[in-house]
Order: sequence, then C-alpha cells, then structure tokens
Amino acid sequence: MKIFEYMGKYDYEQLVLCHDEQSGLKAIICIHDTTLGPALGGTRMWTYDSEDAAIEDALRLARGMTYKNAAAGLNLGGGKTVVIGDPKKDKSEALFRALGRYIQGLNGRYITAEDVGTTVEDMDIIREETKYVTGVSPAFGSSGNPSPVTAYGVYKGMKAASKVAFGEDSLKGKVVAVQGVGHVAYNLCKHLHAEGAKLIVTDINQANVDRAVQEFGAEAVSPDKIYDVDCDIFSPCALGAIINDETIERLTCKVVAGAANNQLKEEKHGEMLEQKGIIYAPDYVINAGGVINVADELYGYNRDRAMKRVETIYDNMLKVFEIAKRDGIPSYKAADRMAEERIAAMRKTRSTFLVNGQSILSHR
Ligand SMILES: NC(=O)C1=CN([C@@H]2O[C@H](COP(=O)(O)OP(=O)(O)OC[C@H]3O[C@@H](n4cnc5c(N)ncnc54)[C@H](O)[C@@H]3O)[C@@H](O)[C@H]2O)C=CC1
Ligand SMILES: CC(C)CC(=O)C(=O)O
Repeated sequence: MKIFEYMGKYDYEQLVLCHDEQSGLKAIICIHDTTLGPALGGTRMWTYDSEDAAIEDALRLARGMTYKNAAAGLNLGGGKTVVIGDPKKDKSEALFRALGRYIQGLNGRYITAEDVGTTVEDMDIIREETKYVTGVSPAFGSSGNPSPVTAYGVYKGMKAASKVAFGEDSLKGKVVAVQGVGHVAYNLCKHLHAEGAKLIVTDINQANVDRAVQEFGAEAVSPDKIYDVDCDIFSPCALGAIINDETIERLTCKVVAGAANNQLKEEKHGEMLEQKGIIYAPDYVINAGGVINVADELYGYNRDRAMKRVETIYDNMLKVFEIAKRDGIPSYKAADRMAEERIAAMRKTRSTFLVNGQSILSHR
C-alpha cells in the first residue's frame, strides 16, 4: 500500500511500527488526529493475512476513533494499536510489556484500552510500563472491561434507530440477527432478551453460540446464513466491512445497528443502505459506550458519571437522524458532519498564548 498517499488523503498524524525480537512483538500504533486531545483507542490483536492488511486496519480504526471521540463529545483524538498475532497462542507478559514501553515512548499522545483479542489482564500488564492505558482492573481504581458498557450503549442506540424505523423504541417482539456473540454482543443479547426481543445468532466460535442459545433461547444459524435471515434488525458485532455489495442485496431488515467498527466496506455502502430503505445507525456513534467509559478514568473514574454519559448515545443517535433528514443525506454522512464540525470548530478556536503551555492562572 502507498502509506504516505493514504495518510495524506485522510490527514493522519503518525504511524509507529513497533518491533521486539525477544517477545515477538510486531505492532502498529496509529495516531490519526489529536486536535481535540490525546488519541484514545484500543489495542486489537489479530492474525492478519499480510502486513499491509494490518497497517490498513490500524489506519482505518484510528480514523474511526477520531470520529467516535469527536461525535461523543469527548476531548480526545483518535488512535488505535494493532498487534499482529493470534490472541489464543501468541500472548505473553513480555509482549504486552514491550508494547507498554512503546506506548510510554509516545508520552501521552496515545492512550490505549481493550479491543478485539485483548483483555483487562493484558491492560494490567501494559500498565506495568505506562500510565497511558485505560480499561485496567477495577482494583486499580479503573473502569475494567469496557464491553458491557459498549453493549449498553449499542442497546440504547438500537432503540433510537428503532424509534425512527418503526415509530416506537420498544424492542419487544423484534427479531434481531446478531453477527458475532463475543464480549460486547453477549451483553447486548442480555438487554435484548430482557426486553423481549427474539434473537438469531451466529459466531465462528461454537461455544459463544451455545451460550446464547442456552441463556437467551436464541436461534443459531451458520455464519454464512446470517445475512439471509428474516429479521427486523441486523446487528453486526464481529469485524468490519461486512456491509458491502454482496451482503446489502441479501439483507431483509429495516435497521442495521451493531457494535462492530467500520461496518461499511466503503462509503457508497452507506448510500446503498439508504436507497434500500434501511436505517443505518452509524457504527462509531452507537458503539461509543466503551470509550466513554474508559475516558472517564482520565478524570478519576466515576461509574455514575460515565453511565449518564453513555445514556446520551440515544439522543446523539436521534440527532444524527435529524441532521440526515434536514440535510437530505445518508446517516453515515450526517454522523461524519457532526464529528467534523466539532473538530473544525476547535481547530479554528483562537490559539491564545499560555506560559509554558499552561494557563496563566495556574502560576498564581
Ligand atoms: N469491546 C468493546 O468495548 C468495543 C468493541 N467494539 C467493536 O465491536 C466488535 C466486537 O468486539 P468484542 O465483542 O470486544 O470482540 P470479541 O472478539 O469478543 O467478539 C467478536 C466475536 O465475533 C466472532 N466472529 C469473528 N468473525 C466472525 C464471523 N465472520 N462471523 C461470525 N462471528 C465472527 C468472534 O468469534 C467473536 O466471538 C469489534 O468490531 C470491536 O472493534 C467497538 C467498540 C468497543
Ligand atoms: C474498546 C474501547 C475502549 C475503545 C476502542 O478502541 C473502540 O471504541 O473501538
């Protein structure tokens, strides 16, 4: 891939390749934009087909975090880390400590947390080397695993999208097809089941499917069938780019609302959903619960304050649909507009002189 061309196209700040022979660490830290504050985004560990694929994922995910943090009203920029490796086989204390040292080397320009393939325990190891990590164990006064909070935000956002699509936000009796029932979607299914939604689930991990069938009476289908099931809501909760030329044709739902990052393969797929009359809940607006929760740690974690902020995902989602209606644009574009306007406003704010970069009042 032509890295600088891609970085230029979307105005990236920094791409760091981290290598540690002893621990086997091969990681990419990407910082997209720090206009609003330090870049915050999780660390993904995944077996990539190629180094290019890993770099591209880090770039796309980091940019998504810029938009997510801006749209959620956080004073944070966007970044992400990708570790190349199999989370089931390649994890070690040495690997995460090596990564922690690279993060520390960025001196606060980037703050990490969990993502696919990493856990609270991994963050605890990173914490041995750097203070620029969130989502560590509650024993450290931290917020712990962000997934249940992400799930709660997705549940709230799904209700908002349903209000627009069905005229009411109750999910009772709605059929929801869930792709991937991992950390986030398991907790999402709990909320949906409690409200009386009917669940159809799939996963490449059979144990995760079995758990959803047993606990929530979900119907299980094979991973290749999930796009074809008769449902009201399709909820992508695995990996990205699953809304594409091939899958859109097969969808029967009225709403797409899920946790996965970068659901649209390309922007045109947001237009295609719109043309098909499907209400799309933009991924980075609906799945901001986790980052809102871990970001609260930067102020000294307060669960009530964090959860109140997560509740705002419902109204934020309605706001996106209002902008889309007002401006006659698809919802993915409305979300981008909302985030970009906030970043642009902060960029334009006059840069007043501060003594040693600090408010003059702090010298009194
Ligand atoms: N964990 C969090 O707090 C947040 C997660 N997200 C995003 O939500 C998504 C899910 O995250 P987690 O639940 O943490 O990850 P996870 O790894 O626990 O769950 C993903 C699940 O999807 C399954 N899966 C993978 N490929 C699949 C396929 N082709 N078909 C069906 N199932 C498949 C996996 O086996 C796994 O059970 C990811 O895209 C992540 O980036 C976004 C915001 C926050
Ligand atoms: C998992 C979150 C805490 C941060 C993140 O990387 C995300 O929202 O995708």
